[in-house]
Amino acid sequence: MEGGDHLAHERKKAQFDVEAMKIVWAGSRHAFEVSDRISKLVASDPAFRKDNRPMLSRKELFKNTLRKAAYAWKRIIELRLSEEEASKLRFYVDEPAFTDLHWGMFLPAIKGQGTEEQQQKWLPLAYKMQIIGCYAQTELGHGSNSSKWWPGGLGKISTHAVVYARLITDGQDHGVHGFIVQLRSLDDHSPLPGITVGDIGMKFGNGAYNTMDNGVLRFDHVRIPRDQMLMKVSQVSREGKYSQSNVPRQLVYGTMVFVRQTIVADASCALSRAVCIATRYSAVRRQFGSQNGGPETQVIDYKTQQSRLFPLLASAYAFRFVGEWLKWLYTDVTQRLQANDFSTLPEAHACTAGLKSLTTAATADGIEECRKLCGGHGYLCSSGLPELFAVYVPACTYEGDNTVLLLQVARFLVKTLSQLGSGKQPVGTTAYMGQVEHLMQCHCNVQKAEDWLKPAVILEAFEARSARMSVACAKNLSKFTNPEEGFAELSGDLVEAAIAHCQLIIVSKFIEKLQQDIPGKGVKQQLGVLCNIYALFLLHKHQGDFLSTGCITPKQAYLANEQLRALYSQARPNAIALVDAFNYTDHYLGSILGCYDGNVYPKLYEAAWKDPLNDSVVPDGYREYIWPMLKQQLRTARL
Ligand SMILES: CCCCCCCCCC/C=C\CCCCCCCC(=O)SCCNC(=O)CCNC(=O)[C@H](O)C(C)(C)COP(=O)(O)OP(=O)(O)OC[C@H]1O[C@@H](n2cnc3c(N)ncnc32)[C@H](O)[C@@H]1OP(=O)(O)O
Ligand SMILES: Cc1cc2nc3c(=O)[nH]c(=O)nc-3n(C[C@H](O)[C@H](O)[C@H](O)COP(=O)(O)OP(=O)(O)OC[C@H]3O[C@@H](n4cnc5c(N)ncnc54)[C@H](O)[C@@H]3O)c2cc1C
Repeated sequence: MEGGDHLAHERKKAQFDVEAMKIVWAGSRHAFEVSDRISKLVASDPAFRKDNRPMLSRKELFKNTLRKAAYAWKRIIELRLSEEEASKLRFYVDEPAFTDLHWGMFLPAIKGQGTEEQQQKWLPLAYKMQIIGCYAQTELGHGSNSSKWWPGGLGKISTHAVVYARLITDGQDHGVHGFIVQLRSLDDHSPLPGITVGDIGMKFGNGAYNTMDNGVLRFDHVRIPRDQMLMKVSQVSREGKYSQSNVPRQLVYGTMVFVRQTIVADASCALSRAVCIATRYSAVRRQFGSQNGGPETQVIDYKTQQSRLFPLLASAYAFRFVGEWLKWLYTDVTQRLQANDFSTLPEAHACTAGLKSLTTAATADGIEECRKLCGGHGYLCSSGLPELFAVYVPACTYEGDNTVLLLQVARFLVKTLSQLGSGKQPVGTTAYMGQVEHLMQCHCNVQKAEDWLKPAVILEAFEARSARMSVACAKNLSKFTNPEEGFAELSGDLVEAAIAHCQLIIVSKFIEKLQQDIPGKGVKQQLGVLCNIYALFLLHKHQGDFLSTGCITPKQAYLANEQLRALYSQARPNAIALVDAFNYTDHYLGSILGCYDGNVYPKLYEAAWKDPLNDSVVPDGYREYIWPMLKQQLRTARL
C-alpha cells in the first residue's frame, strides 16, 4: 500500500476522544494551543532541519547549533514570542545548546541567590542576551578548588559564569558560595587575563549532546569584585566581615531544585517520544503467526511486546502528571520562601531529587527498551532512537548522580521517622508516615484479581511497603554508634527505601489526577487503565519488596499479574490513539519508524539511498584497498 494513512485502521479502534486527551496531556487548552502552533512553526521552517545531524563533524555540528540558536533568538524577537512560547520553540528545535544553561541555570541562579540590587544589574543584560552565562559547579577532581569541568556553554560561548567556589575570609572557610565571573571579553570573545577555558571534548554518540560545548575552566589570580558574590544568603562587607541572612544556607542549592523539577517534566517528553515511535512501529510491523495464508501478526499483538511496551506508555503518562504536580510544589515553595516560610524546602528538595532520579533512570532504560522493541530497524539512526538515547542518558548523571540523589531522599526519610517520636506530624508526601503503626501491621485485602483495581488497595500496599522499608533502615541504623558509618554501611538498603517512597509519590499523584474532573468521552477510563498498569507493573517488578515486607501474599502477587495481563488487553485497541495524543509532529519525532502515517518501508528504503556512502556506486577507497586485495586473492588462487 503506497501513501495514505497506514495506521487508519488502528486509529478507528480508539475508545476515547483523542482530541480531549491531547488537552489532558498538554495540561490545559491554552498549553495545547501554544504547543501545537509552535511545533508546526518549527516543523515548517527548513532552518530547523535536523536529520543531517549524525553526518556532521563536531565543528560543523557546533556551528550549525550556533546558527540555529541565533536564528531562534531572531524569530523569538520578530514574532514577539512570550516566555512560554519561546521555551516551546526551544523544545521543538530539539537541539541542546549553550542557551539552555543561560536560560535554565545562569538566570535562575541570579534570580534565586542574587540580592535585589544584583538582580537589577545582571538580569536585564542576561534577558537581552547582551551577556551569555553558564553554571559552573562541578570539578575535574573534587573539592571546589581544582578545575571546573563539564559546565555546558562554558567551553566556547559563555561570556560569564556563576561559579561555585569556597569562600575564605580571614583564613576561615565558609563553604561553597556562588560568584558571577566574567570569562571572556565582550569585544573579541578572548578569555580575560588569568582565565584558561576550552571544550572538554567529544561525548557519547554522534551528533547527540555534542552540540553542547561542555567546558573546562581554570583561574590564575583572578580577582572577582566583592559585589559579584551572590549575596542573598550570605554577605561579605567591605571590611571583609562575613555574615548570613536569616535564611537557610541550603538556598545556595536552590537552582538545582528548580532544574530538577524541569528535568522530571522533560522525562515524560523523552519517554513519550520513544514510546510513540515504538508503538506506531509495533502496529506497522508484522512477523510470523499467519494462519491459512492470512497476514502475519502485528508485533503489537504479541503479549511479550505488550508487557514491555505498555508499562512504558503508562510511565510516560505517570511522569507527565507527577511533573505537573512537582511544578505546583516548586511554585508553592517559591512563594513560601518569598514570605520567609522555609518549612517545605526539605520536602521540595527530597521530591525533586528523588523524582529526578527515578524518572530519568526509567526514561533512559525505556528509550533503550523501545529501540529493542523496534528490532533491527531501531538501531538505524533514521529510527530516531539512537540519538534520543545518547542525548538523554546523561540526565541520569547531570544535575546530581541518581544514586547520590536517592541518598539525599533517604536522609530525609530517616529524619522524618526520627521526628515522629517528638510528636512532629509529617505532612505532604510523607503524611503516610503518620500512620506508621497501622502500615506496619496492615494486611492487603485482595481476594480476586479485580480487587487490584481499587485505588485504596493499591495505595495502602505501596504505603505499607515504603513505610516498612524505611522503618527497617531506621532500626538498623540505630544499631550503629556512629550514624554516618551506619548510613554508609546501609546505603544500598537506604537507596531501595528511597525508590519505594518515590514510586509511591508517582502512583499517588496519578490516582489524585484521576480524582479530578476530566472531560472527554472515555478519557478518564483510559487514564484509569494506564494508572493501574503503572502501579501493577511496579508491584510485579518489585514483588520481592512487597513479599519480603509481608505487605502482600504470594497469591496476591499472582493475582496482580493476572490483572495486569487483562489491563494490557484493554490498552491494546487504544495504543495508537494514546500516542497520537502526545501530538508530536514528524519533525519533532525525527523517526521514520514513528512517522504519523506509518508508511515506514518506502521511507526507510528512500532514506538509505540518501546516505553519503551511496553517493557513488563504487566507494572511495575501493581502488586503494579492495582492488589490490582482490587481485592478491586471485594470484593466490592460481597458485
Ligand atoms: C526566552 C528563551 C527561553 C528558552 C528557555 C530554554 C530553557 C531550557 C531549560 C533547560 C533547563 C535545564 C537544562 C539542563 C541541562 C543540564 C544541566 C546540568 C547542570 C548540572 O549538572 S549543574 C551541577 C549539579 N550538581 C549536582 O547536582 C551535585 C549533586 N550533589 C548535591 O546535590 C549535594 O547535595 C550538594 C549540593 C553538592 C551538597 O553536598 P553537601 O555534602 O555539602 O551537603 P549535604 O548533601 O550534606 O546536604 C546538607 C543539607 O542540605 C540539604 N540539601 C542538599 N541539597 C539541597 C538542595 N538542592 N535544596 C535544599 N536542600 C538541600 C540536605 O538535605 C541537607 O539537609 P539536612 O542538613 O540533612 O537537613
Ligand atoms: C552532559 C553533562 C552536562 C553537565 N553539565 C553541567 C553543568 O552545566 N554545570 C555543572 O556544574 N556540571 C555539569 N555536569 C556535571 C554533573 O553535574 C556531574 O557529573 C554530576 O553531578 C555527577 O558528579 P560527578 O561527575 O562528580 O560524579 P561522581 O560523584 O564522581 O560519581 C561517580 C560514581 O560515584 C558514586 N558516588 C559519588 N558519591 C557518592 C556517595 N556519596 N555515596 C555513594 N556513591 C557515590 C556515584 O553514584 C557514581 O556511581 C554535567 C555532566 C554531564 C554528563
